[in-house]
Amino acid sequence: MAACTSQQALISVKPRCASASFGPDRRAGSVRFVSATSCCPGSRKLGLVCASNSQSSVIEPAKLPSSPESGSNPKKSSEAALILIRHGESLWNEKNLFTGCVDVPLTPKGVNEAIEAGKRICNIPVDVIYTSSLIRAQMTAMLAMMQHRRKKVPIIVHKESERAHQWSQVYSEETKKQSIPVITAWQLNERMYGELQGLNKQETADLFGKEQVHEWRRSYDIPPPNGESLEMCAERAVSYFKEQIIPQLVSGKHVMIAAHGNSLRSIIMHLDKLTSQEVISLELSTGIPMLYIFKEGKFIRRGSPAGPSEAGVYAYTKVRVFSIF
Ligand SMILES: O=C(O)[C@H](O)COP(=O)(O)O
Repeated sequence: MAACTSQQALISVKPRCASASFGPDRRAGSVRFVSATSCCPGSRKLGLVCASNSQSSVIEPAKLPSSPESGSNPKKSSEAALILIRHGESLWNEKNLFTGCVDVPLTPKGVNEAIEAGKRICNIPVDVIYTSSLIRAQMTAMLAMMQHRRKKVPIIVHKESERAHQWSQVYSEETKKQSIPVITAWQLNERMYGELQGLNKQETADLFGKEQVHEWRRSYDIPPPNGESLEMCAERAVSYFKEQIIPQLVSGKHVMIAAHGNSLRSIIMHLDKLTSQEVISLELSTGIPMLYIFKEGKFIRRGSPAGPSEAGVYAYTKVRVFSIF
């Protein structure tokens, strides 16, 4: 995908399918996100499948600020963008190891996925970024933002101590306007995988059985040995989302969250009102952004900007996947 250069973005949706992916349609200096794939026949080969409760309303365009200055304040718009990105491939994804809260970095492929994710969202405004406390999510957020057309500088907010807070102050309002705060929160960390952390997924399936391992990985309320179930992960991730992130959206700020397969599954479960049965088949690929529009207190799922073109790549699918990968 080409680098981001457009001056304006319009976010639109085709009435037939709110879960479609959107590809940029550049014309006359603007970018319109139009459906590149849909949940209609033919989309399954791309791994995108609509949730039963997907919405299909046409919404008004969300315009980017026309100048850097005007983009520095919270928008008065009645709608705000929410971008969710699972981190790019990590070194332990590559080795097929259970990772959980072990803090491993991205692979070169993961770095590239983060850059590609950034290109997909380069025209969507971002006022504040949330990431987990884990480096793979933080790398993904930073690399993605390097692609953004506004070229603002993402800056990690340090509040772990009074000194850290004080020593990281910025004393120029102009420089602050050209910055995006990056808030790190352990609550957005990957689900703690307990005694599975560091084990090979295939070997664990061979040892305990494929069904058992699938239950540990995808069931809602069954935790892996001494680890967190998705329900336990949701208790902290969704609470944080409600308490810290929704108020930002309500105030008109556009938010990006770079996090993890399971912390994002729990948030998507909340946003899309999935049942504990439905969430079993919810899978997220690494490095594929998902866009929601927050409008009048509701979240409208817009799919993945500039949809994936390779089979087996998905931002969101409800196809049940049994294979260990
Ligand atoms: O923690 C891990 O191992 C992965 O990031 C997510 O693993 P899962 O697909 O087994 O939930």
